[in-house]
Amino acid sequence: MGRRAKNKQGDVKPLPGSIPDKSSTSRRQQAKKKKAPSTPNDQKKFKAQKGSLGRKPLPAHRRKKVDEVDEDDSDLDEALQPGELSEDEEETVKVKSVKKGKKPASSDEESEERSGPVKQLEFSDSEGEDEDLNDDGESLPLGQHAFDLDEAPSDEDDEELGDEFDLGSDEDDEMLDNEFDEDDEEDAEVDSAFASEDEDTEMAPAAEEDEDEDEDNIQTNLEDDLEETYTLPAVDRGGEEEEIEHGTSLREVEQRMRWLVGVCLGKDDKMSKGVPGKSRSDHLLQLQHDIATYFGYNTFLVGKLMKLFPADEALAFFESNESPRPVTIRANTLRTRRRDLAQALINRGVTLEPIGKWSKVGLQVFESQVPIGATPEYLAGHYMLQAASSFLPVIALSPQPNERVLDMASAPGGKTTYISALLQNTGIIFANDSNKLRTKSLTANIHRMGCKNVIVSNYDAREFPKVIGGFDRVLLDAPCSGTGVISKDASVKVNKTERDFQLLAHLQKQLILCAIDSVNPNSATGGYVVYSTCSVTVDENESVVDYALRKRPNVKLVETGLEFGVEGFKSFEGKNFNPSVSLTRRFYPHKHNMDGFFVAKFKVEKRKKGGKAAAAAAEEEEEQKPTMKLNDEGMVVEEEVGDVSRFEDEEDQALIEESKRKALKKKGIKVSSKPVASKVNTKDEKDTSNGQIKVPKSKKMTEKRRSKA
Ligand SMILES: C[S@@+](CC[C@H](N)C(=O)[O-])C[C@H]1O[C@@H](n2cnc3c(N)ncnc32)[C@H](O)[C@@H]1O
Repeated sequence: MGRRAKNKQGDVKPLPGSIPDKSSTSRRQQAKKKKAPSTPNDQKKFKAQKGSLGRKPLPAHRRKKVDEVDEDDSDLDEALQPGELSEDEEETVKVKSVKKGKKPASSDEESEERSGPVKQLEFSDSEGEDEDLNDDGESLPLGQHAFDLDEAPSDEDDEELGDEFDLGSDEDDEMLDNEFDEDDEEDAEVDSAFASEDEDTEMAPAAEEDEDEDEDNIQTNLEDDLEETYTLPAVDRGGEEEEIEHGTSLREVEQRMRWLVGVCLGKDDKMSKGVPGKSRSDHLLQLQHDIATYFGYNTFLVGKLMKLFPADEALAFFESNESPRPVTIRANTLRTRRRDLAQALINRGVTLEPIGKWSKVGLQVFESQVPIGATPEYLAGHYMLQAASSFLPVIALSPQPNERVLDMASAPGGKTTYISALLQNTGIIFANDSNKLRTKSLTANIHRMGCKNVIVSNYDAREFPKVIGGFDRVLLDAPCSGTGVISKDASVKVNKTERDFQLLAHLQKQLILCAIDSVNPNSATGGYVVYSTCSVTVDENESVVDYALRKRPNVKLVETGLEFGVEGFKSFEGKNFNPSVSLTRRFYPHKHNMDGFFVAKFKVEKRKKGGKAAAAAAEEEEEQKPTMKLNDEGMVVEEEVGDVSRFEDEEDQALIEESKRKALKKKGIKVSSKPVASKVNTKDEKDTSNGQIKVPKSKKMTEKRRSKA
């Protein structure tokens, strides 16, 4: 039953465009009723949830620390999820509210009114287990269930499944009876929720963005802190990093952080002007340090991300990274219809509803009494566990039946299998990934989902179109820093340096040119490239797109067809991009309740004569920069300047020797001579399960490019 253990979801807000209809609300209410706490432990958790008073939770990594200060470090605190407060914290909040003259919450109803409905999901009984991955190969945050089984279930899994789906026991029969009694009612609900299923278009009208609402959601607590007097210790230290100033509690850092947001915005006359004699940039520097301290980032990354937003929105972005995004699945139209899938899962005790008008195949899972990654429907390939944001590049790509499509970096296949479904198993997809290990889960997913039009390959995508070209459409879902998915992989908070961003951007620029060159500009139906990342940095997005436009005069940006998301930056830090970059789309966790994502769509036209000179000039600048690649083991390898398409026999030989030596050592055979290459692969050098690249600070190596063989 281990798979059920972590089935817990924090922030279950609706996704953009989802219109809560009566039926879905009633399903959620039913689920809530069903989940009334029964065991003492459940009751404790339930109480903790109800105690959430709308105050922002401590970041996950800090909660324990503060609990220590609060003395009572109980089991309950360990069980807390983002958004919950421990009983101690609950008490503290109440006391503080009274002190500030606010009316304390006198009943559960009042608490709920202030915090919004409690939508915390508890998927079942707990047990520790290894890190889990979803269908995107992304690691799920601690405490969140791994729904995905990339590979066929092991014997152990079978046993587990046997347990879970053994309907022979009285208890199970009773449960089934109850559920089937409700079938008619649920059918009616499904019918209404899925009424629009048979519409022709993939995209329904735009998901409406309520900007005002977004602004309301940004909590700053500014007025509360007007009278407080603050100092700017980071400025006094000359901007040098320090864990946390001596004698300062995390609560104080939090309060100052919110006060600084007000000072930095400087919109409101009533707002404090800040510390006398200190500039706005001093206050921004302190804010950067406080955000880093409070949420556990390195200050470099906070500084980089802060530049994307006004201060209040920046804080909302960092806060949103502390809770998981909604669990979503994609119905596989090669095997089923969404309404049939929904009905089947509802019958198993899953609470779900359509993801939003913008997708006809997505379902948001609110609660489940069975492990979503191991239902018979899952194993039969009726759905993919897939983040909502991961639908977007495929919707933008909009592949048409019978086309030839290249998915350049495709493992573990969330997008490939979606493309295959949109092609209705016609045409052909070349699903490539440079990481051999990851192509295994890609292949497993392709088989599970019944995709018969896919060929898997294992090249460095920079070798396209030499490997094969002439595609109608190309998807480049590029390897990236993962700054959009920090809620899934918190290691990004501390393991990225400026150098990593430079190397990644360079790799992305190389890849995007290969993507463009792999397209057939004469394609009768297509001629498109979609570029996407799960990163929010401009270096990896608009800069890459702008470079491609400069480098390939035969391409232009076109509408993505995604009617929500915010426009890409037309300029950033004094650098102006091609104005058409506004056609690209950005997605943010705090705005869209999705992973941070970027999508751009290009139309590739025939090359004009004379275009080559401009292209060469733009390329020259880029070619002088060092490059990186991932080797077969997912290890980041920095290449030397000018070394991209050259290899030297002598050095290559040394590397071959080195690898032979390692292989012998693994077998326990002693090897005496020193390795030529300076590094061996270690755990933290592997790329993360979601394809983001971890570049360990001190462990980068320079290695000459290996033989293609
Ligand atoms: C964001 S993930 C792709 C996720 C995938 N598109 C999906 O939807 O399941 C990026 C992928 O790029 C791969 N990759 C990294 N460098 C590459 C390269 N030079 N050529 C091809 N693939 C590469 C990684 O192995 C990783 O699987």
